[in-house]
Amino acid sequence: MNMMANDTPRVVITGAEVRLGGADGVAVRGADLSLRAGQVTALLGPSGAGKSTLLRAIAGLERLHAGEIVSDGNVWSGPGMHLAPERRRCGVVFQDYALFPHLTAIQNVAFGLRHLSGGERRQRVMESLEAVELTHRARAYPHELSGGEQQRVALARALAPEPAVMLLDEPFSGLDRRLRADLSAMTLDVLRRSGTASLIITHDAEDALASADEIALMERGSIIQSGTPDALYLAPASESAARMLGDVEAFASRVDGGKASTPLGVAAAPQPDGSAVTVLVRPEGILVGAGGEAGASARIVSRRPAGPVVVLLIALASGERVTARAPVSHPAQAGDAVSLVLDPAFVSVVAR
Ligand SMILES: Nc1ncnc2c1ncn2[C@@H]1O[C@H](COP(=O)(O)OP(=O)(O)OP(=O)(O)O)[C@@H](O)[C@H]1O
Repeated sequence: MNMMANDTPRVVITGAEVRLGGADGVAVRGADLSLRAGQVTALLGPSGAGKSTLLRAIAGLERLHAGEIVSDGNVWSGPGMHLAPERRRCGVVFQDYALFPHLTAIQNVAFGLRHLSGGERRQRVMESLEAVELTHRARAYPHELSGGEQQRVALARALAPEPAVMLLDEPFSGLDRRLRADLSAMTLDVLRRSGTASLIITHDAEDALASADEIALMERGSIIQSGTPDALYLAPASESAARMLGDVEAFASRVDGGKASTPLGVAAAPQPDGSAVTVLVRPEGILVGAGGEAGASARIVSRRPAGPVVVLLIALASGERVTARAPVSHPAQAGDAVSLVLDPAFVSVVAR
């Protein structure tokens, strides 16, 4: 089970299109995505973006109308080609566990291993249950297991056949917050160690930023940006990509002499002069200094502590309001006059 992670994608999705009927009928349109061995990719996007449909297409539960899905050089879906789901090296974990109620944990995990000899099968089952720390509950039936334990059995069952890709559709959303955090950390660890390429649908941007190796952002059927959490947080490709990962201030501007100006100062802009752009600023990129220092004059409206940081609502001279995030030790209080400057590391300029 311990294949090493490497940079060769195990699954490559190119120009995938899925039509389902309904409003305009296209649930996935021209989606491109690569999934790598030993890496967890979080698929994030608003409701109806096409996340579940894309997962179902990779699993072979939906047909592609255009584009292709290739795994380790084998075409799974493509023009005139649709490999049956059971012939894809693809494990799936859904929100509702979908364990067989009349089978024990061992029997559930063994279900997908009927092609192996008895000895090999037993060994693989125990290895899989061990990976999810459930050997002590191996003989229990699903109704005797907690929600979190059932989800771990579902994970072990999906991993046991050593799939090339693991697909997880909001696997933790039915669980309470603390359990979710624990199970999420364990699941990601197990997935990475298994060497499989994993794609996990989540609604939780903070969780994706903290735990995934890559994030893919989906909107209206397309992957609008993918990359490492840092790259996506710091260099979003568009305003909507930026908003999917957290708070951002957006200022409409026009490029002049390689720069775009905002009420908080200017930002370097790679676009040609005259281009209409949006300057995106993360709350950490608004540096709040004492009044009278260099920068844009402003006043603190409110100060709200949030653990290690403090959230400052600030009114600019124009009356516009922005939100800054600073370490909780920051001295600014409501009513203080302050000066604002931009930290370029948290600023990006995108086409409008
Ligand atoms: N069986 C179906 N028939 C027709 N249209 C469908 C069907 N299933 C989904 N759709 C539509 O396809 C689009 C994508 O749906 P999908 O479930 O893939 O989105 P999602 O991003 O997973 O959303 P959510 O986060 O709410 O689960 C939506 O517009 C949805 O209404």
